[in-house]
Amino acid sequence: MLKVSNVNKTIDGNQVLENVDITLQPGMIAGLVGRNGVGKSTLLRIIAGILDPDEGEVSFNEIDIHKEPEIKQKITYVPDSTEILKSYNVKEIVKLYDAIYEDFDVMYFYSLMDRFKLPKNKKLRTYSKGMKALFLMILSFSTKADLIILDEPTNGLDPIVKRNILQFIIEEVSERQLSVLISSHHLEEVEKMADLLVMIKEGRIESTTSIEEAKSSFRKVQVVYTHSLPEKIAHLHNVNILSQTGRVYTLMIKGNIEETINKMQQEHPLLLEELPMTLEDIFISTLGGESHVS
Ligand SMILES: Nc1ncnc2c1ncn2[C@@H]1O[C@H](COP(=O)(O)OP(=O)(O)OP(=O)(O)O)[C@@H](O)[C@H]1O
Repeated sequence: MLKVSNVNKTIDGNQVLENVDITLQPGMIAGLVGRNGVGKSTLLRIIAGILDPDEGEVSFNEIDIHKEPEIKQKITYVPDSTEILKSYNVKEIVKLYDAIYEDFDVMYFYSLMDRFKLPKNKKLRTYSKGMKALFLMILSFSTKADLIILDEPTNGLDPIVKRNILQFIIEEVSERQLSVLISSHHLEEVEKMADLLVMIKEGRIESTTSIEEAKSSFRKVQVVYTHSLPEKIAHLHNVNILSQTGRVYTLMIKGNIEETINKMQQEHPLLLEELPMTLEDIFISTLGGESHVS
């Protein structure tokens, strides 16, 4: 189990992370989402043991990863860039990983290279972006680590490579109860694969819930009134405007859903209907900030 407790980090006088707590059980995939620059990569690097926290602790299977670095054998981190490996060929990289990770499974690695049809006798710099991303994924899962940390694993990939990578991650997690922590701006992917949704806002954890829980605490509705949105509705603190076209408002309601819908009904709308909701709606409503009604 991964446990991040009260982690704080300041970089160049800027507090990047504040009192961060996350718990991730084996067999679970957590999606870490948040706007650009809120501290996701910094947090992942701290969890991977590349950066030290100023305060707080990261433990895996109850071992503090910054005090007992041997536990890092059980953790792999896939950065969002392959820069450092680019002048090596596949064999050299495998040799390096095999030397670092006790449980690195060379046979498994090559079986995955075959499965995903990646050329084995080339330098990484000759790979396309998609091939590099797949390669890193294969490399990290071949370490047989119990915690895999992926920073933007599908950035810039075509939909087929993307689907292959996601399918592969889900298979691995279901086969051997490992934990995966993924940072992603691709919310539809997070929605499809993550058990746990961790939203981060300005360096603080805004919420940690299952996707279902997150969805059940919101309702997306479209309303039309004779004139503009009535003040009584516009001033509700749990209502955000997602969009407005003329008199047609698309709203997100957070909490007190039935009570809020009753209030909307009391203002005699010409139309009030529920709309299907995506994680993107929740993201914009929770982390967007600009369009609060009041
Ligand atoms: N090495 C560094 N030196 C100075 N500032 C840094 C460094 N690393 C991160 N920061 C700052 O910390 C903050 C968080 O950066 P981080 O890369 O963790 O955010 P992020 O959520 O991963 O962003 P994105 O979604 O854009 O990748 C930013 O303000 C960034 O400028």
